[in-house]
Amino acid sequence: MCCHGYCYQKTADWLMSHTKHRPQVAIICGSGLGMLADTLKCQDSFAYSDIPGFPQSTVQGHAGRLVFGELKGKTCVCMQGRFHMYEGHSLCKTTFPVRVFKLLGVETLIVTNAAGSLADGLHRLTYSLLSVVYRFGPRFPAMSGCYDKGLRCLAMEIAKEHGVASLMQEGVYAMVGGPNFETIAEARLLHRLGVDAVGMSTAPEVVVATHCGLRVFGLSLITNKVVKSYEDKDSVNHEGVLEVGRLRSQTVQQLVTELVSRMEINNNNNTNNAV
Ligand SMILES: O=P(O)(O)O[C@@H]1C[C@H](O)[C@@H](CO)O1
Ligand code: HPA
Repeated sequence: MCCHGYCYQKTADWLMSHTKHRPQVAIICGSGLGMLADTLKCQDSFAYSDIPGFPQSTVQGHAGRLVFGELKGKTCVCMQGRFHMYEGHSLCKTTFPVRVFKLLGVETLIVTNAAGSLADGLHRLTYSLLSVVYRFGPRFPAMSGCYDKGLRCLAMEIAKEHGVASLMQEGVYAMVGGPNFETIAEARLLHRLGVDAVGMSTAPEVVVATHCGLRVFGLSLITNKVVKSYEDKDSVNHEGVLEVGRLRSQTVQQLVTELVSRMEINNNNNTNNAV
């Protein structure tokens, strides 16, 4: 199965011949959250530019490395940098790694992102829990339960234990095309539609992961308030988003590490055996 001439299986085979790790969990690190990957033990890491078929990351704050290693006894693969459609990648390139992960035997995908807050109660520095190919899954996949309930409950439990429950909220994340931040009219529209947090990624990866049967957990770090009033002189920029990512990376790291440590894994190693 291929995407614009790049074959998922070729990339998966290359990776399996360059690392002994067989990951159960994949983690996609959002803007400013790549430090998560640095905590993996016994690392093997590869620049995206060295991996056959892998797209390239062009955004500041996305290092462009795939890191394999152990996290609390579970084998993980971390993307230090993701692909956004606004970088000019097609949908299928944006989500290319997710299908490669499936072929590597991954069962669970954790997606993180930086997002702006539209909900009046969601303040800066809070976290929001988010809630075509036959070989990989059905032609018309259902998305109604795409964020795993068990993992959402576990994450909430962990937040309580760490004393950060008040910072953790469930909400609706919407992806916009970017790379521009929203106009006030757009922000008001999204808010009226019931959106709590807005970003420029994640939705394609989650759709593809759900399509190929991965269990998905999503975490948005709220890095800024989205301006909804013409009187409000605040404005958002990417440097500010990265700065909040750096400030909160420790807490995000702790939450994700604990989640990985406590999640159950089925160990249906389906390496090379996607259905
Ligand atoms: O990769 P994520 O979704 O975390 O990145 C967000 C959206 C834009 O790429 C960027 C804006 O600052 O951060
Ligand atoms: N809008 C869209 N994407 C974002 C934002 C935002 O306010 N903050 C971080 N990524």
